[in-house]
Amino acid sequence: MADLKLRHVAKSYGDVQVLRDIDLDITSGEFIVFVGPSGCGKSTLLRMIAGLEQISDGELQIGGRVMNDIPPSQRGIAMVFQSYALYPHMTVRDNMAFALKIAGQSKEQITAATDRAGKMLQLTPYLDRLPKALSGGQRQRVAIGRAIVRDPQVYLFDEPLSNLDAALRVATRIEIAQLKASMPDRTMIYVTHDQTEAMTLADRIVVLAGGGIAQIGAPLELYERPSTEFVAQFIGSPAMNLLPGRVKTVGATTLVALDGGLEAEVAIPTRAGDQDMPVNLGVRPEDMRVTEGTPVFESTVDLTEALGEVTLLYFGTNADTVPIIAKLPGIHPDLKGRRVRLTADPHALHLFHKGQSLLYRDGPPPAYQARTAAPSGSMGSTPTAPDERGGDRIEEGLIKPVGPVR
Ligand SMILES: Nc1ncnc2c1ncn2[C@@H]1O[C@H](COP(=O)(O)OP(=O)(O)OP(=O)(O)O)[C@@H](O)[C@H]1O
Repeated sequence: MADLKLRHVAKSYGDVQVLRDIDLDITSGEFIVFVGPSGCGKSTLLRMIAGLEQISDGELQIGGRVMNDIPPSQRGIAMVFQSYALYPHMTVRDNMAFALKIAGQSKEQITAATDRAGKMLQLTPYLDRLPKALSGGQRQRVAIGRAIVRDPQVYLFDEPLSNLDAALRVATRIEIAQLKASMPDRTMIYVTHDQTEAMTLADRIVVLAGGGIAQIGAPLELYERPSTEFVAQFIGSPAMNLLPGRVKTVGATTLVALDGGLEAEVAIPTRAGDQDMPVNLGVRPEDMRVTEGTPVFESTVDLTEALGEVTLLYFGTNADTVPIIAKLPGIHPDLKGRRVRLTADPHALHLFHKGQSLLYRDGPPPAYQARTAAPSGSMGSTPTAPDERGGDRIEEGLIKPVGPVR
């Protein structure tokens, strides 16, 4: 079994606390991705799981066994680093075989294991080559092969693709996904800065920030139901726009009076006590569309960026505040300098207690479900499904921050 439990895990370097109170349950066979801003402790957490860093406080269990003081070699894990760290004077096969030789395995066992790994990673034609005669992507595959030959229960990846160019990154990412599919009972934990890797590889993403876990969830759950403004702006690119305003009308849907005079109808229920509450309306650039009707945002386009399939429109680039960005399908260079009116489906809008947390009320289902169920522009029926994961965050009748990002 390769399930992991982290209980109140903390890490300090001297007086500096890098991670605190990390509680995390990882099920056997899960693909977990750690993301978060630079320096938030992603690699440190991974290295503590690997046994390369001492755990300052709390407990780590792997397969039901406390691992805090167990050396890395006895944890049933293998780690793949950003730098492939291959031995330059050894062939691909010898690089992969090295740990098995040290472990005293027989020649037959080693040949079988390296043949198998070579086949899984399409390295068979290169087994007798030296690393210098391989591409970056092939070298990283050898590094992964070195992990595979040991047949660990848990694979740890620390930004394995960040040294590769864009095309190789995509190809190797797909190989890692296929590798995982071929080993459904093996657990993988993966650190990355790359949103696409996180969104496509993960069963669940763990967002780390400020020394703790900001949110854990399936990729689309984080995208559709971020629990704080931080997560809302961290997941998704370009980041979610936040438009300040106040709750104007409460009810099954909420009317928000935005600063500057516009209004937005949001498919999130509010109660009498929420009246006049300061809020931020969250709207993703890709959810905005040009309208002739009532806009939630209206301004002059400062800049356009045509990316081929989409055009990014920038507003307020000269202001002190963060620019507002809209992402429209197609090519629209003609919009530069024009005043445009933008709206968004009420089900696609997010509402945050100003500063931090999402206003969930009676636990609307993920917005993507509501959006696919409701015709565009229609408010549909008010969703009432219970929120399984964030249930403890729902405060009946009150708009309450869920607390600071831990
Ligand atoms: N050996 C060390 N001594 C002191 N501080 C350290 C040590 N190793 C890491 N840190 C600090 O711990 C914090 C977390 O580092 P870590 O490398 O885990 O972050 P990260 O999220 O992986 O960052 P990045 O995304 O930039 O790789 C950083 O502030 C770093 O400076």
